[in-house]
Amino acid sequence: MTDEPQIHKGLAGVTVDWTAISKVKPETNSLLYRGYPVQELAARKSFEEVAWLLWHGDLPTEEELAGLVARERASRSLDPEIRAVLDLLPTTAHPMDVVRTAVSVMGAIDPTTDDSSPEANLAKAERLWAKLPAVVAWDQRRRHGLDPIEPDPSLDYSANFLWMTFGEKPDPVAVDAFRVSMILYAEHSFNASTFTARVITSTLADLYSAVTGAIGALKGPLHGGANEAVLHTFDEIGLGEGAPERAIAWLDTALTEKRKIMGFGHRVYKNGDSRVPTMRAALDRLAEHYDRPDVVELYDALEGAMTERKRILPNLDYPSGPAYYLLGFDTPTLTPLFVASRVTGWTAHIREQLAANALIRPLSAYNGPDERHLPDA
Ligand SMILES: CC(=O)SCCNC(=O)CCNC(=O)[C@H](O)C(C)(C)COP(=O)(O)OP(=O)(O)OC[C@H]1O[C@@H](n2cnc3c(N)ncnc32)[C@H](O)[C@@H]1OP(=O)(O)O
Ligand SMILES: O=C([O-])CC(=O)C(=O)O
Repeated sequence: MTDEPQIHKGLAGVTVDWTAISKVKPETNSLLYRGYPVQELAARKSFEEVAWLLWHGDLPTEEELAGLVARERASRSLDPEIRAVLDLLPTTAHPMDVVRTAVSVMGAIDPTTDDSSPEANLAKAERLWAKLPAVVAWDQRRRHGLDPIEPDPSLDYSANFLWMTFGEKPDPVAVDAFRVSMILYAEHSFNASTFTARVITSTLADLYSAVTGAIGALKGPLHGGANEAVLHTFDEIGLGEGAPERAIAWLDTALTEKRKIMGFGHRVYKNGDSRVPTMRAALDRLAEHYDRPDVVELYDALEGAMTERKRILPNLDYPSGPAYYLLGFDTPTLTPLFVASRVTGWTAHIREQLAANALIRPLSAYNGPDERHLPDA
């Protein structure tokens, strides 16, 4: 008699390792980055300060922040090699494939790629974080037949991201909502993409390989791809007059067809995602600013019906999707925006994994055919 192995499908409920980077607390619907509630950071800190916090464990001093900001502003432009490779990609390529390719190219051209010392990896993390906005912004522009826009060193990370995408002086309400979204998306313990990055790192592969893999994991609609999918839902329902009624009818059909409703549900939070109220408030500010009450009406109708029918609550992708839509991003750009933020958390985890590494290699239980043999030749 053999012992029946215990299977943990999807690793649900399994604690894999320690982390000091963030704590997800489903019991109180809260989330701490290095001990700080994410809502406090979103209310009072820049994304630059939060990036430093995630990498270093503490908020930067004025001098440290000035150094980071100067390095970020100096590294923003697209390298010619990346530009040349991206020029080869069709404009029909999904932006997540474009961003994944760009990171891969960055790894291929960096002479320090295989230097995984803490200092080299920190420098790579900073550079990747500084360079991704130009890739994401330009990819949206090139899909509309527009030229890239040079970064503006007088603007902070968030304002410059909007500037490089839209080529207009960014509006403070838009910049602030974008900053909030970047902070909320930055880190979330052992989610699928971060875990992917840690698995790759655990083999002692380089940081770019780990981030490239993480981007692949984030693309799926059960993870980061859900913010794009929320906009597809909004498109199917149709914004404008009568949207709330259409949303309820749409949901009933979708549930009858056993479809997953994107932007709802979470592996860890079962009573609501800690980040949703903060992002929802940012969405409200945008809807008011752009005079688009219809967006919030559809949002509320679908959320209300989903809660009533299934008791399944929204996750961060639900408010961030329509917020990005109101900011002017086109739908396929939404998950790359998540990449631009989460690269901070991923790279913090890569450095943490390396500091106390163990190869990640779980066991499997075999349920294939019994041992058998090739017929005699
Ligand atoms: C930033 C982020 O990455 S947050 C996650 C973004 N992803 C999404 O929004 C995709 C939609 N949501 C989902 O698919 C899921 O809720 C997940 C993948 C996020 C979490 O899944 P799990 O923890 O594995 O829960 P699981 O899929 O087992 O769901 C439990 C039950 O709730 C149902 N359920 C969960 N989420 C949803 C949903 N969004 N729509 C419809 N039903 C759902 C499941 O069908 C399942 O029902 P059953 O027990 O009758 O089979
Ligand atoms: O934690 C998760 O499983 C998914 C998530 O919310 C995130 O990565 O932000």
